[in-house]
Amino acid sequence: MQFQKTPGWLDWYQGPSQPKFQLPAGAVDAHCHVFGPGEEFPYAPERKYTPCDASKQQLFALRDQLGFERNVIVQATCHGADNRALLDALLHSDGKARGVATVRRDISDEQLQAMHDAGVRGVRFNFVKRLVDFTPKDELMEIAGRIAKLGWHVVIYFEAVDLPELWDFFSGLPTTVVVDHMGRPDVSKPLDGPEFALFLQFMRDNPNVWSKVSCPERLSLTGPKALAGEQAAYRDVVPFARRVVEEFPDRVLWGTDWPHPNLKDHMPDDGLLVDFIPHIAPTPELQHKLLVDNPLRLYWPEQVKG
Ligand SMILES: O=C(O)c1cc(C(=O)O)oc(=O)c1
Repeated sequence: MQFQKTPGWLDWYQGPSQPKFQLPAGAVDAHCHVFGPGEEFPYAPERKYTPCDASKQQLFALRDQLGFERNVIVQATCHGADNRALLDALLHSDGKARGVATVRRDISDEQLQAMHDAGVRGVRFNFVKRLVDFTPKDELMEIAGRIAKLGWHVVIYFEAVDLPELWDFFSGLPTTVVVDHMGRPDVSKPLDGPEFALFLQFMRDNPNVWSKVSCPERLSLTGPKALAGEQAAYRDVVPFARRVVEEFPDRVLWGTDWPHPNLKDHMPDDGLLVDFIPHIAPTPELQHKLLVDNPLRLYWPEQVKG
């Protein structure tokens, strides 16, 4: 099937630079996607955008170039609850990728088990209005109860202003809960203001909640952009991400977010995004937890000793 990209769509950056920051051995890119290719894995009829293709081979090439050892591939909303592209990527990764799927309540136990065997370890619940029509909370809670039995976790994507309304639902989830992109703080607001304080409180009150400290390129309002060798990109996001890493060093994950769906302003050089990491995780110990220990504990627990 031929797909027409959403007008204004920015394609992922070709030929990223070699990062100056040397990733620790075993580093995991814990948030990235595959898109199609549409001819093989058609985009879902209910999607809110049509992306460029971004194949598993292209993702694995990026992984190798940047110096990551593994990926966690997250089902992108343009594929709805059709997880074929994700499962295909996992099955062709030589065990170097695990996944987060999107499922509906009609999924069978056999299908869940087949996903588990392919490497799925979580489901994603999305509350961002421009990306999905919401699934009712009772359906999500039912799914959470079922996947908890497989030892999976729930990944949630929402915007900071919606946290108060979603707080009780999130707190009632029976699994580990991973927040995408720090719950999308408005970084023009003060670091110590009520909105971000609420997010930190949410993590303090719920020790099962983790956060991805990813997507500075989405959150930044001032830049500078991760392009043209910039070594101090997205400075306005740094204090927010660093605060989360320093307060919750054992509950943070990092990912490129390649191929960066829906960016409107610019497409970052992924090599320079890697160079952003030491600004938010300033010590080798914090870097090792963020990039190796934490993602292994969540996605490859059978390989963690002790
Ligand atoms: O902010 C976004 O547009 C976005 C979209 C998706 C998706 O469509 O799955 O995933 C992300 O992590 C971020």
